Amino acid sequence: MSDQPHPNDVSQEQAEEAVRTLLRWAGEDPAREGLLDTPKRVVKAYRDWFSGYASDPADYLRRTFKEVAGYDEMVVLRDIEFESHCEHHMAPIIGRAHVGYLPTNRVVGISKLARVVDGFARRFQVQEKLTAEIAQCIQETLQPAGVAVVIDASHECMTTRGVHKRGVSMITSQMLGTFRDDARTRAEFLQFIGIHGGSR
Ligand SMILES: Nc1nc2c(ncn2[C@@H]2O[C@H](COP(=O)(O)OP(=O)(O)OP(=O)(O)O)[C@@H](O)[C@H]2O)c(=O)[nH]1
Ligand SMILES: [Zn+2]
Repeated sequence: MSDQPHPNDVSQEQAEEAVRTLLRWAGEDPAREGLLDTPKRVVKAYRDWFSGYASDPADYLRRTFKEVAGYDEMVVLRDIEFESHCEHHMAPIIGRAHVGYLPTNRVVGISKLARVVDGFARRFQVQEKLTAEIAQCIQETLQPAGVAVVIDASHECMTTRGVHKRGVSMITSQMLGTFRDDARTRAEFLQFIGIHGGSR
């Protein structure tokens, strides 16, 4: 499933020094007054953006509710906004995830699905891997009849640099179980999230 976080033996001071090195490389003087606190701020920001390595997203799904007797239809959480970073350029990936699952006898608190998205998004990612990791985590932990994940995101590595194409978004999907095997279930999910026949 997810990559195991690599043991972190880098100190705060070493991380700040790396930022000073980049500032020098860019032609700046890290001792300039306006930049004095920048390494500390950058490391703090990175702690936030890459906080996913400190969590196992499966843990968010351990608390489930059985008191939903009679409910055996699809649950969909759509438009879960997230921020991630691409592992090629460390540039932001900004987008929305849509997550659906077909509970068997247990449901999970809906905020936990959004926490799973963030747990994987706050790592260095490629969108295909992010999509698959979210789906597999839910499938393995909750063992529902199926899971569907669609992600619609824009990659700043291709909007603010490189090929410079603004307005382009990338759509990926991972369908497991009934969502993969049954076209009607998949179509219902896509209709719920507003993707049907190509228009939103
Ligand atoms: N499939 C996929 N590609 C991605 C993702 N994020 C970034 N990329 C692409 O990864 C590729 C890396 O290509 P390289 O040629 O090694 O890097 P580069 O020279 O910076 O490429 P350009 O972005 O074209 O300037 C680029 O085509 C990016 O658009 C992602 O989530 N999924
Ligand atoms: Zn990139």
